[in-house]
Amino acid sequence: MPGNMNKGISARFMNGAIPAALLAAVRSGRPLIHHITNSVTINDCANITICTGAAPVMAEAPEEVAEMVAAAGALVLNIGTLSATQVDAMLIAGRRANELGIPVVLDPVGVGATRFRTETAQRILDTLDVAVLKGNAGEIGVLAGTGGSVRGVDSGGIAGDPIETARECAHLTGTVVSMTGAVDVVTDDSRVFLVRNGNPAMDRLSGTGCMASSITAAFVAVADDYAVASAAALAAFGRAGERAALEARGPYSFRTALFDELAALTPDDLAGHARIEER
Ligand SMILES: Nc1ncnc2c1ncn2[C@@H]1O[C@H](COP(=O)(O)OP(=O)(O)O)[C@@H](O)[C@H]1O
Ligand SMILES: Cc1ncsc1CCOP(=O)(O)O
Ligand SMILES: [Mg+2]
Repeated sequence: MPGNMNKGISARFMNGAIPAALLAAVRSGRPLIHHITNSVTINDCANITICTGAAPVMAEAPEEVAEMVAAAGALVLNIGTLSATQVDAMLIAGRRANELGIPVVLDPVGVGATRFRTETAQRILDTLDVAVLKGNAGEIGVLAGTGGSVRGVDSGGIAGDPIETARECAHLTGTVVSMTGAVDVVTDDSRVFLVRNGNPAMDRLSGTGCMASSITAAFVAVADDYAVASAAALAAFGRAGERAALEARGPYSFRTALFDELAALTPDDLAGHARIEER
């Protein structure tokens, strides 16, 4: 399977061979992933990007982001600890990424919690061509306008059906929506993928959503089909979480094991254990 898959993927139940091929393509291509992100999880995101097989760069000065993103395979915009200057940089980098056909992954951390976050997420979605919108259920529910809440950066849940919420958000925003949770929902409105990999310990650690965005960016950097790549990325991360939970004694040993298990994940293991269902 070439690194850049065509959009012809239509397996009813995506077998593990597709995520495995994408993981191998990340490992061989080592794409540069440019992040403009938050100060809480920035180091986790840099290192989880390396564990995935890609190369991170965190650069947010408005004076340099257009140059930096031009060398990247994907751009991650994460509004976790946003500032007016950072928002300006996001828009400069995003416009340049759009000009160059470089995919943009937006993580609308805490959208709905404050007016600034909500307006910024909406402004980015209105201004840029965002390839993948990756968020927890509450964040996606807020952006879908179908009812969702957040408490700080944590999901407060959604009002309706998860699949319909994610599809409505994809329809409204024109992006692939990757809605994380116990079962992740990835959709481009026409196709729906459910990713059942993962472990509840991933919900008890700050940064796993941000890290999911970094891994998603690494996968979309080597693929044409961003919905398939996003589902594959979450399957890989979830598989690492499953293996980490077997050896961890608590949240911080789980965190260490999560990085180690993602770095050690082989395409063959992912091929045998990815649990992605196309609806
Ligand atoms: N209960 C759970 N069971 C399995 N995996 C989970 C669970 N909760 C979260 N995850 C995984 O943890 C990662 C972060 O998801 P989530 O906690 O929804 O994001 P955030 O940290 O932004 O709120 C995702 O890869 C998701 O699949
Ligand atoms: C706690 C916190 N506050 C601002 S950003 C951040 C980290 C959020 O990480 P995640 O979205 O992965 O839970
Ligand atoms: Mg998050």
